[in-house]
Amino acid sequence: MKAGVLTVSDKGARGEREDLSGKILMEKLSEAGFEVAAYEIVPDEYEEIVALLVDWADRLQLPLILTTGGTGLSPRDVTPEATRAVLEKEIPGIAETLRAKGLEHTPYSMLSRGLAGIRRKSLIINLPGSPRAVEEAWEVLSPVLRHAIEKIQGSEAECARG
Ligand SMILES: Nc1ncnc2c1ncn2[C@@H]1O[C@H](COP(=O)(O)OP(=O)(O)OP(=O)(O)O)[C@@H](O)[C@H]1O
Ligand SMILES: Nc1nc2c(c(=O)[nH]1)N[C@H]1C(S)=C(S)[C@@H](COP(=O)(O)O)O[C@H]1N2
Repeated sequence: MKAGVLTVSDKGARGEREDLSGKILMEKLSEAGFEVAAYEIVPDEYEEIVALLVDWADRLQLPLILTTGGTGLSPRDVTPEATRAVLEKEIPGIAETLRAKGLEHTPYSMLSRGLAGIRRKSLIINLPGSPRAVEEAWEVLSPVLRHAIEKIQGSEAECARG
C-alpha cells in the first residue's frame, strides 16, 4: 500500500534544518508495511501545499498522505487551510483524537489545528511539525490506518470489533 509524506516547513525547505519529522514518518510507514512512494518538503505556502496534495491524490492516487508541520498559530501556518481546500469529506474524529491524545503529553496539543479527511481515494491527515508530536501521533493512528484506508478504497471489510 502506497503512502506519501509531505513536510511543510520554511526552515526545512530552505535546507536550514534536517527534516527529522518527515524521516520519522517514512520510517514508521515502512515498518508498518507501507511503500513511501512520494516525499517532499515545501515551505508554508498555501498554493504549494494545495498543488502537492491534489497531485498526490488525483494523479498518484496515494491511499495515504501524511503531512507534518504548519498546523499551529503562527502567521505562516496554513496547512489546515490548504488541506480543507482539497478535502471532499472531513473525518473530524481523527483530528479530534490526535489532539485529545496529544493532551496526555502536552497542553500545547490544543494549539494544533490539523485536519483529516478524504479526497477521492486518498486519506489525508495533518500532523504537527515537531518530531515528538509525530511519534506521538503515529502511536494513535497506526492501529486504525489500514482499516480506514480499506474502507475508503471500497472494501467491505468488517470493523475488527464487529
Ligand atoms: N520537519 C521538522 N524536522 C525537525 N524538527 C522540526 C520539524 N518541524 C518542526 N520541528 C521542530 O518543532 C518545533 C516547532 O515547529 P514549528 O512549526 O513552530 O517550526 P518553526 O521552526 O517555527 O517553523 P518552520 O518549520 O516552518 O521553519 C521547531 O522549533 C523545531 O524544533
Ligand atoms: N502529540 C503532540 N501534539 C502536539 C505537540 C506535541 O509535542 N505532541 N506539539 C504542539 C505544539 S508545541 C504546537 S505549536 C502545535 C502546532 O505545531 P505545528 O505548527 O508545528 O504544526 O502542535 C502541538 N501538538
